[in-house]
Amino acid sequence: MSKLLEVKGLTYRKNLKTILEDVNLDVDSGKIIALLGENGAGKTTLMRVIVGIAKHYQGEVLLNGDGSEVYRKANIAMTDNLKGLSDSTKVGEVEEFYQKLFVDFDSSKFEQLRSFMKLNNDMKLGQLSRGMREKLEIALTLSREAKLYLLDEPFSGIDPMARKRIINSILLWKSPDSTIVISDHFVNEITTILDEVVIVKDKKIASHLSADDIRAKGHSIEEYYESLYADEGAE
Ligand SMILES: Nc1ncnc2c1ncn2[C@@H]1O[C@H](COP(=O)(O)OP(=O)(O)OP(=O)(O)O)[C@@H](O)[C@H]1O
Repeated sequence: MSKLLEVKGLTYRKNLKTILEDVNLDVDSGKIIALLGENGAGKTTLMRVIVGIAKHYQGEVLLNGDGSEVYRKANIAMTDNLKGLSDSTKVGEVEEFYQKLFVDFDSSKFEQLRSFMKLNNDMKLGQLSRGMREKLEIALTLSREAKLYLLDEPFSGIDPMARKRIINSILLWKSPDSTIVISDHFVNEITTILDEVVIVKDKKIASHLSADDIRAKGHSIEEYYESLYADEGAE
């Protein structure tokens, strides 16, 4: 096990608003980590800074000790909402686009994931339901041979049965030394696969513990997460 990602003293402002303030986070390779926090806590922003899309921050973001955005973009796969692609684009064409864009894109892995997600190549983006679109985003992201995967609320529109199937299969799709960070509001559903839990609150990392340590305190992960926010409600 080795240190994969280091975020040091990260402060990020946008339009005069401080979104993240002095965030420090160390992530090891080979983990599955939940990134939790209420709406607007800054989870998406943190992922965007880590992957190198959100720029002009203070502090350092290092992947394998390398701080360049080019290196991070090449080695981190983040779900994206396929915004730049028109509704008439077919699933097969999106795959070709990803193949050209990312040298680590593995087409045979995508074929397996696409069939697991029950999507076919002729479906057009405009015809996909929200859940089907999310399944495509997950398939595209996990088809890259990345060191770090950032899944930003990947399951919010996916029906509970399919969600369970996908969550239970995630371990099969990741290489043992890659790390997956999942931001989610369905805490209970992902707890079985989690190694660690990171909670974002008040612009900072309020807690970063192993799932086993949380359970050793006699809490479920959901109870622990809710207790961190409940403290504030009691003030
Ligand atoms: N372009 C922007 N300009 C100004 N403020 C922004 C911008 N993007 C995000 N924010 C603000 O940054 C904060 C964090 O947003 P972010 O989307 O990172 O939160 P989140 O934890 O992912 O939330 P959610 O769970 O709702 O997806 C919010 O208060 C949001 O209003």
